[in-house]
Amino acid sequence: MRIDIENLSVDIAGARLVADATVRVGSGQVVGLVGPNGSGKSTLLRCAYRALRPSAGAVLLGGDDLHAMSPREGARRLAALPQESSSEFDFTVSEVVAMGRMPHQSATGRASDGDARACAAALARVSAGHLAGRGFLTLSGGEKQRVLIARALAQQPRILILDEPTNHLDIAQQLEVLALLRADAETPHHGNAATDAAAQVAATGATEPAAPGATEPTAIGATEAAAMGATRAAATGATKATGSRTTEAAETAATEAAAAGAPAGLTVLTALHDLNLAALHCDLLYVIAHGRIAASGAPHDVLTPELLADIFQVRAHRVRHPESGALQLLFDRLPRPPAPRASPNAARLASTTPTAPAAPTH
Ligand SMILES: Nc1ncnc2c1ncn2[C@@H]1O[C@H](COP(=O)(O)OP(=O)(O)OP(=O)(O)O)[C@@H](O)[C@H]1O
Repeated sequence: MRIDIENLSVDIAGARLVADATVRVGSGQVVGLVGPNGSGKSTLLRCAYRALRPSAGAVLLGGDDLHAMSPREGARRLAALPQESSSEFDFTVSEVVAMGRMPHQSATGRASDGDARACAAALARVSAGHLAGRGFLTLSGGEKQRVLIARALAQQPRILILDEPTNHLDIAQQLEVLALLRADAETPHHGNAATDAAAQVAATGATEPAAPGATEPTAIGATEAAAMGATRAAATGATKATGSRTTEAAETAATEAAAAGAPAGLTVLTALHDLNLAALHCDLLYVIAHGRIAASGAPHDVLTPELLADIFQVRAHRVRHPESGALQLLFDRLPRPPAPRASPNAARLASTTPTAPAAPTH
């Protein structure tokens, strides 16, 4: 199922944090959102998983407006891993992962054997099965992150949005998690019994109250959206250029699979700080700077030395991985431009400007 973020703007406290951003992710694509600190990645993603209502624009899941559909319906299609999780409750790991099944359960919230199997499988996929009985609060940062990824996987979403999924993970775990997302994107979705049963459950609309301000109700029993959809998608995966640096060369295998009638896999939109991981694992990248999409396209086309100097203020060298040939980047600090020299007038003024009297010393 594709997700289209169309002309999205976010205004908070009189400041425009995201401006007219369009991000399109085709079914079964892995798309990265990259940008400097404070550029608007999390704000954009929070709108995409319904933690924040945009000031303008729309988020479409399979063509349907996320912010117009019931929270339960949205939660069946899309799951999210926020950057900061509010799941700091004193639950066991099993209970945290089981929260991911809530959108598929009846109003009584009774877990089925299928739910238990989905949770166990999700924990196993992030190598965290041994943590099942542990208290969530006793885990290390990396262990918590893996458990929260397991919770998102247990939801068996069609679309997964992740805000810095590699936070706290060591390099091996980072590679594991991104490979896992890639594998799910390439695995056709066929639904399952739990999904089909859940689709029969009447939408009870059990939501959390919206926080004052911009926050909307998200999913059932958790502040982050949990999601699932039951329909197969066959989408175009089209991604439009947004500037001179952009390309449409990355109309990917998902497009061909869709055209061939094959059901697409998981659709992934993820913020990533590590540009090498982004280059290795993403079909497409969107670059955001000052709340605006500055470039988009295939990693090789987007991650140019010029863009990296302009947007990230680093000097980048592009090299090839000696075995795989994949694009990798080596970085140096870009020398800061010299501070502007004070004019002679300013110096003269400074020398004649009376200074404050010195504080008395005792
Ligand atoms: N609720 C808010 N009120 C005021 N300013 C906000 C709010 N939320 C975010 N901002 C500001 O909006 C800008 C974008 O924040 P955002 O968290 O989206 O950036 P980011 O690209 O995810 O950054 P990072 O890479 O550091 O996580 C920042 O300057 C941030 O301080």
